[in-house]
Amino acid sequence: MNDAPAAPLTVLANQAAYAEAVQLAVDAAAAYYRDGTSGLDDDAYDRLVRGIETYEQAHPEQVLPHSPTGKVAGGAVEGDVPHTVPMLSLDNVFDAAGLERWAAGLERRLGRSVTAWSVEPKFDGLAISARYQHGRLTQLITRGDGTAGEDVSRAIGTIVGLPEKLTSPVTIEIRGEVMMTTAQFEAACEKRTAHDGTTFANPRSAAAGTLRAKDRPYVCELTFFGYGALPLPPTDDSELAVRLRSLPHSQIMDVAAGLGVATAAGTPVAGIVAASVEKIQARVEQIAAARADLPFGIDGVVIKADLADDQEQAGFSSRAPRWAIAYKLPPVEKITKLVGVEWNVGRTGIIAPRAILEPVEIDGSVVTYATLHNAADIARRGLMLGDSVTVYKAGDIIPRIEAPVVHLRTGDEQPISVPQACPHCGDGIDASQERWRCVRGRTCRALASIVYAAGRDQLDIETLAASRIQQLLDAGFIADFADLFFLKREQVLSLERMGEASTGKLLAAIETARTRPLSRVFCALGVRGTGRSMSRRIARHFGSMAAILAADAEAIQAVEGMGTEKAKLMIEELAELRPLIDKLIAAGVNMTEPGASATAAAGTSTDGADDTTAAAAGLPLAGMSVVATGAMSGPLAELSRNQVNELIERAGGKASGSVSAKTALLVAGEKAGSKRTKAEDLGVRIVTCEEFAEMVAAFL
Ligand SMILES: NC(=O)c1ccc[n+]([C@@H]2O[C@H](COP(=O)([O-])OP(=O)(O)OC[C@H]3O[C@@H](n4cnc5c(N)ncnc54)[C@H](O)[C@@H]3O)[C@@H](O)[C@H]2O)c1
Ligand SMILES: [Zn+2]
Repeated sequence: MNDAPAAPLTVLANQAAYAEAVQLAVDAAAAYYRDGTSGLDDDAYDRLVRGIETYEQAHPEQVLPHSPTGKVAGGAVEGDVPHTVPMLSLDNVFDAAGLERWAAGLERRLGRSVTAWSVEPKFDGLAISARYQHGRLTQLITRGDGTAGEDVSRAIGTIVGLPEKLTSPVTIEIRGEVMMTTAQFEAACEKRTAHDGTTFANPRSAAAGTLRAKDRPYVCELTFFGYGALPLPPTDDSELAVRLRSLPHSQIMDVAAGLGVATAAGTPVAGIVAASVEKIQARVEQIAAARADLPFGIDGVVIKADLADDQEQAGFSSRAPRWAIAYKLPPVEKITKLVGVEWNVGRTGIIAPRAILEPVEIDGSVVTYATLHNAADIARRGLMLGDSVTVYKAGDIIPRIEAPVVHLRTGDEQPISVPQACPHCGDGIDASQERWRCVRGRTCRALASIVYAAGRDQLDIETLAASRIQQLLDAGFIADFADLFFLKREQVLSLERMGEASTGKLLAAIETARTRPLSRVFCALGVRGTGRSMSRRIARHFGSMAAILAADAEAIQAVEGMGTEKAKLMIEELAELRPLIDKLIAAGVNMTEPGASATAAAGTSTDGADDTTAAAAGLPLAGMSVVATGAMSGPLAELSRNQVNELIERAGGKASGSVSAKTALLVAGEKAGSKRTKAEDLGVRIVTCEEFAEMVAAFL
């Protein structure tokens, strides 16, 4: 992400196009700061403004006085409460090179090197100034045009993190960002939908609308994070005021936190002080990586010269301080159209809607689908077909629709129809729970689930094609994959196109499947949220099916990568799968994992972190994180990727899909691409398939 250029600008061909662009930007910014109802997403707005800037540089004589460039809030807002000290915006950089140029420019201006940079998240909300008199919160003011803002003191008492009373009776001005957490946003949307059937487009505009709303019959909670504190009035010469003028920024934030104000400290993206541009860059990458999992929005990282002397000497431009910069992260939210909703039946009979979107690029990939959890979710969000919707995607997370952009509706939107019958088999729908299910449950998708269970990475029953499974289902010989183990020779022989030889082959393949390790048997069950690698981890951790079934949620969470939600889901699923599991046990299917630790197998271990490591000691790959990439060749040619990963784990290693500093070994097959390059860059040991096969020969 760091070397990605900023999004292309909007190219303006002539003076008329320029004038039109200025008007569009001014209107968008006015709506954005008024109540968050701009028709442009931030990326589109920023490209427009960059286009305006470029045009103005080439044609300085044509610059319109109301142009948004160089102004706080694009010149779109005004206020009537003067600020003690202007509340400015921030200049931007978009990549490592931009950051380096900016830092070097600042150091040139100061005539010395900057030895302390504070690096903190750029909260994606709106700026506010909070005035405290003798420890009491007395006034809240928006940023406005930077010199004066609007009084929004009516919101006092509704903002988490901005206490009405400080821990000490001081007079001080706190500056920071008001926003909504994901949970607050969901709650706000529900309240608004119940009230007038509409919703907020995203957390930022919900926060803007809420902060400025007058006479709303419902109250929505907000969240505050502070990023500055100053003497009040600025001419104050109390001891605190003197400290606020002379302390480094990072220590001022400690003072604010000590007074009971929320700051980035205590979040996974806490502010740090970095001594060099390389260290800043490293922190930017950490913050970017943490972004998708944060319960609140950030749209960048703010870097500030930490020391008061550096700040004072650098000063301000009309729009922004010269001692700070916003390192923008790629936008993770875009506006696009909801063109359809499809209903899919999962392997377990769950009927889930999925949104079909007009393709849009977000965070480096083209998004065409987004999750919609269930019918209630659609109703709660008030979605309609043809709606413009805000779509959120960051990193690897599945894209989700945040809300329809209600003010962009044209009147042509249509209600979303919900199925009356199971779209897979036509039978009824059990809608008694939020997640709908086909009344036939797992049997609705019997064919699909048996095909999955017999697949190469699960029971690997050779010669059992989907058409054969369908024949067995139609004949009533099987209803689930456990029934395969009870098949009689005569039954198989009675099928069309089934001779002696092929019957013998199929029955032999089923016999072999009876002895597969627990990891594969468990995977074959198709527990929701539990794929191949998680199944391997579970099997290695517990050692036996009995231990898995005896485990409670806490014990299951001891498995690496198993969160609270997943553990809860797994217990529910296992309860539901119990008859199938019992049938497999009765069929004599293997229920243990070779080589798994005995303590965990007995179900007595609560400390899951170490047992696999302990069990692995003495094995050739003990403690090593191993990545296999490219097409496997030589002695490994026959193995699927899953089988290679199983091999790695049998030999004591940890199979991983991506190369990082933690990777100990890369197995490079033919046409190994970017992972190999990355491993080379990181100095990771690289071996060929042949060399690897030799290392783990005893386990092949
Ligand atoms: N969609 C639209 O129509 C539209 C219109 C206008 C503006 N915008 C968006 O608004 C942004 C520009 O607005 P802006 O001028 O408010 O600038 P900005 O949001 O890019 O940066 C300045 C602001 O960052 C905030 N901030 C967050 N964390 C901070 C921290 N740790 N330290 C200091 N400040 C911090 C402060 O409120 C400060 O005022 C752009 O991203 C633009 O896309 C969108
Ligand atoms: Zn069905």
